[in-house]
Amino acid sequence: MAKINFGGVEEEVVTREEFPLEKAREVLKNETIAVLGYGVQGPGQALNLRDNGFNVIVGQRKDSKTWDKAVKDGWVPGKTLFELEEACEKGTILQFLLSDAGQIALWPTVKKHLKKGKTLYFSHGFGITYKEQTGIVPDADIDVILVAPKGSGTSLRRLFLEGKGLNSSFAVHQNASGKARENAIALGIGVGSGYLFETDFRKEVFSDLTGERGTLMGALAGILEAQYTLLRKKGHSPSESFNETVEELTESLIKLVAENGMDWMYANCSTTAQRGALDWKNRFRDAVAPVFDDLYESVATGNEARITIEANRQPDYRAKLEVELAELHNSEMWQAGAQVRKLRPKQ
Ligand SMILES: NC(=O)C1=CN([C@@H]2O[C@H](COP(=O)(O)OP(=O)(O)OC[C@H]3O[C@@H](n4cnc5c(N)ncnc54)[C@H](O)[C@@H]3O)[C@@H](O)[C@H]2O)C=CC1
Ligand SMILES: CC(=O)[C@](C)(O)C(=O)O
Ligand SMILES: [Mg+2]
Ligand SMILES: [Mg+2]
Repeated sequence: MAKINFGGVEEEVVTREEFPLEKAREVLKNETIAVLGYGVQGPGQALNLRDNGFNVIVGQRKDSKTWDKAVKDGWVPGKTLFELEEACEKGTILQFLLSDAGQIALWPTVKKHLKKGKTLYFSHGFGITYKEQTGIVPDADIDVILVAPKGSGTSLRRLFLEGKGLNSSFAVHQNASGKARENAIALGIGVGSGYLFETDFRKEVFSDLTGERGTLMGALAGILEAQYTLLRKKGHSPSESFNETVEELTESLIKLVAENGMDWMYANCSTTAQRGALDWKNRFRDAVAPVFDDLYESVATGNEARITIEANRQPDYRAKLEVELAELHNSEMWQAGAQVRKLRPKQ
């Protein structure tokens, strides 16, 4: 662990320096890691683990698109790719990477194969924290750990291939073997994390659900939509409205934030922009603060979990989701975006 000062607050975190890949491989050398589910996190984590030299198998429903995707990615049926139950039986560490709702359905099968000494691994605190709703309660004689990459499995894989990594949190819920913490860190390094910070299952899911419903996805889409709609209403063209709302953000300004922080992005904009942004920032912050309060409350009471589980239970859930996503896709704003992207200069 390295003690690092984060803006005046000291935290113990794990970096690849004090926990190198060779050490992670040594810690897990006798384990068979079974990645259950091949949606978004499944491929990212399974492929990174495999390329990092761990003993990995994948469990997935046969006759599904994702089974075919796994075969395309080089997993061999009967050797490294199995039906879910067979993978549960063969694995010593079961990485539960089905959708959170899917985990509820598969839990009885997973539980049956979680014999003493095995490890149950999550990338989300959902199943354990909302156990009244999910029914996921592991026996006391197994280890229960978590590694949650802070980003999409797609990015986890892409960054790995570029030699970079996404940061992840890790947590231990049950430590029957006495090795749970070391195993969690080793798996965190193995899946290609940047640095690892410690949390618990409850904090992980509360922050994750807040983040994705808030700034990362929900609030982001909402604020962009509000500005685009306003500009259009005031007579600005789609090109002007989209460039001033999204394209400038994603192609220019947010990259400067990622590189060196908000003040650096501000410093690279005009003094006119800086003056106005500094004044308006606080108004926006104060306007949305009550919405964030509601959001956190809805997460903490389990209301968000209930909504998600109920929605996912509907037989036509996928189809309905696709209709909603298509609505977004086909809206003037995102159609304008598709055109703008096409017009980006190519090398
Ligand atoms: N999407 C992401 O990049 C991230 C996801 N997570 C967490 O990782 C876990 C996995 O999430 P995703 O990869 O997004 O999942 P996903 O929604 O892509 O689903 C993963 C797999 O679950 C399978 N599945 C769903 N219901 C099933 C059922 N009833 N029986 C059998 N298989 C079923 C699907 O076929 C798919 O292969 C979740 O706990 C999620 O919260 C954490 C960080 C980021
Ligand atoms: C990518 C991620 O970490 C999210 C947004 O929390 C999720 O996909 O659940
Ligand atoms: Mg997340
Ligand atoms: Mg999430």
